[in-house]
Amino acid sequence: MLTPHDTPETAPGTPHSAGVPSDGDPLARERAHLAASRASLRAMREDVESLDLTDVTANWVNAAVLNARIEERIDSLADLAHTPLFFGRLDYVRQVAADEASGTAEGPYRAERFYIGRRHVHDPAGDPMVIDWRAPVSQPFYQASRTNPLDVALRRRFGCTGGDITAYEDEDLTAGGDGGERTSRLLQQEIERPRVGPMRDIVATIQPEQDEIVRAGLSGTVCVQGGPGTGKTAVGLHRVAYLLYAHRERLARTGTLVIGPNDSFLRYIEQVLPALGELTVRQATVETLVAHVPVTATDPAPTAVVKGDARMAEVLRRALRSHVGRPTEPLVVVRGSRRWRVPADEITVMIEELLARDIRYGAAREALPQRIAHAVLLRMEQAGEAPDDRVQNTVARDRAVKALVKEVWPPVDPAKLVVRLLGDADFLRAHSADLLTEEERTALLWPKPYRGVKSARWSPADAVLIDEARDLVERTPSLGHVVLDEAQDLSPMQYRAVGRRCSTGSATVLGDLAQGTTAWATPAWPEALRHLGKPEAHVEELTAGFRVPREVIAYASRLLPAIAPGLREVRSVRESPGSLRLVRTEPGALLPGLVEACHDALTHEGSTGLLVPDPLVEATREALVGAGLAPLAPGDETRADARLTLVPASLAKGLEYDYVVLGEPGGVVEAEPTRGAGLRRLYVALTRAVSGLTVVHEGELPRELGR
Ligand SMILES: Nc1ncnc2c1ncn2[C@@H]1O[C@H](COP(=O)(O)OP(=O)(O)OP(=O)(O)O)[C@@H](O)[C@H]1O
Repeated sequence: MLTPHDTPETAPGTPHSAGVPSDGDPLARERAHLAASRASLRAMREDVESLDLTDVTANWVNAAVLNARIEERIDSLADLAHTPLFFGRLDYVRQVAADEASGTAEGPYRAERFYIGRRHVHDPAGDPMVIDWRAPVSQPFYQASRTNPLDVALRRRFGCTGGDITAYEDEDLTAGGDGGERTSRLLQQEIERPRVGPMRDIVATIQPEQDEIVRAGLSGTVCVQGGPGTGKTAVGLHRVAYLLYAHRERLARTGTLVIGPNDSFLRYIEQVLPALGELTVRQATVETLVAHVPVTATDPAPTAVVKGDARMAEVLRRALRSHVGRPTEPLVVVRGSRRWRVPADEITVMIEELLARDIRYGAAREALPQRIAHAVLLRMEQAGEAPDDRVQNTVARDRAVKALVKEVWPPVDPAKLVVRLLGDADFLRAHSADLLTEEERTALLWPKPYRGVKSARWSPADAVLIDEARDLVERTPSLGHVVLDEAQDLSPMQYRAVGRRCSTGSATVLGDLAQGTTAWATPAWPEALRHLGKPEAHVEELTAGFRVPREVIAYASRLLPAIAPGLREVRSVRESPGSLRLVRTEPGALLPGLVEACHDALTHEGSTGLLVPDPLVEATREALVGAGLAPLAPGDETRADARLTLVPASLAKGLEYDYVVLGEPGGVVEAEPTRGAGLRRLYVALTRAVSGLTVVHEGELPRELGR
């Protein structure tokens, strides 16, 4: 029951132009509300700007803090010229007085009405003119349907051009019925708009199944399995914005973090949260989180698999605890003319107790001197002295006590521990005898041991081992909420590294098992969630695809039986017939074929991505430059005059382009160490296109794609 209305007249000066309400023209009334809302927002901003703090702050520190808050508030009240302040309206079934004057028992009434937008705006009297999309009152905008109208009589969606409202579309939810819901035309337009520039927010068109994930409570961890283009990244980012709204104070204290697969991806998504008014969310890759040493080496896949295996956590734990010794001599503490003895056995019991409590190595190391001092204190009391707490602290700092603790519970440098494990075969075997096979140990050991932390050539997986060792020594601080995107590519040890950064908070885990391209990719979500330390998390599935046209997703899905037999094909919401083209070139003519396909793609509006196997990137770049088509690099912002990006297949994950030219699919598969990983990489590459995909190949297509 959608009733679209385009702008009847938009020329300035006509009876229906913005700001000139006319009773018969609902669009003009909506524009008038927009103009009034803008004026109110300006007034809200001016109110804050005119605050005079001279009398209220006692000192300059307070004044500086308050001023910073005020600046923040002023920024958050900025009006964005290119987006209207609201994108939707809800008319509830319940009635309210039409206006103050006539709001008598008999007076005219109208449906209670809310405008939904990116931020809250109120009029000078404090009455809401626009409600934040995250407020509970806004939720029916995303959830109400004809089968379950949630007291909503009418849902209106606005179309806009620049900062102006140019169309609206109504849904009468009182009509009842058994569904029959159709995709909104404004949603279709939003999905089909050309993708120039970085990723944009989707607040105006969040779908019900997405909304449920966005608004899930802060206390639980949610895991979202969804095929390409189902909106996982979008949902994850909107969820952070929602959580910051609903739990601002708590999250401001504890912090939030979005983790993505690489820097180009982070650059692609970095503007979504600021556009939603959220400027404080940190973004990082797992590599930057664990960057305790410079990474200059790469491991062969079998080695990286063992280093990323969760058993390594136990190997590290044992190796660390092996540093704890037992005293062989009694401890003697001299105070004044008296000597106090604590027998070795008694100290051994204290050490065993601390080990059994399983507290951090560093914390236990700090607790031991206090325990020893307590034992000395007891002896003093038995001898008739009356020592107080200060005496206990002094004894704990006594030279003899310190020396003993250093010997039996020595400080351990986490990176040195890893140097020893990877360089000393006997040490490694001693702590992994029943955990790893001989073959796995051989894979772990450096061919030639390094002498120290500085001289070692560290790999990404080594940095994760060091991170684990650091956490065994000292607890890693936890954030309030972490969003983990493209999670399927993480090793168990990487999940643990992320998990300790949200150990007392929660996480949103986003991924697609069919897009796992690492040799250690996640086989199943429950296992991954266990490594993350959140075994109780719910796994939700997103099935509607908003990016890839039907024909293209059907072609890519031919790979599913080989790469993820349990997963369903994405249900594309977009028809776009004629969106897939396969072109086989003459032998030796791949590069000219790619250039020609790019020229074709660029005749369309929007961005073009040329995806090629990594080994072909340089030759392809030369061919493009030679043809006058100098390309951008992945993550660079596309502009109207630079719309072609050359993307190595290994960096395509998470990105999208209006038109994609994919070169040599067989080469994409072969560039990976295993066929499984290669086919999944190809699946990623085949699912980046919004409007059209041209596959150009010189060699055979992988047999899994069929004929
Ligand atoms: N409800 C929606 N309304 C409009 N556009 C949407 C909606 N949901 C997703 N999209 C758009 O669909 C595209 C794909 O979304 P997104 O990148 O979040 O998908 P994804 O599941 O993370 O994909 P991938 O698995 O390939 O990384 C984006 O352009 C996004 O803005």
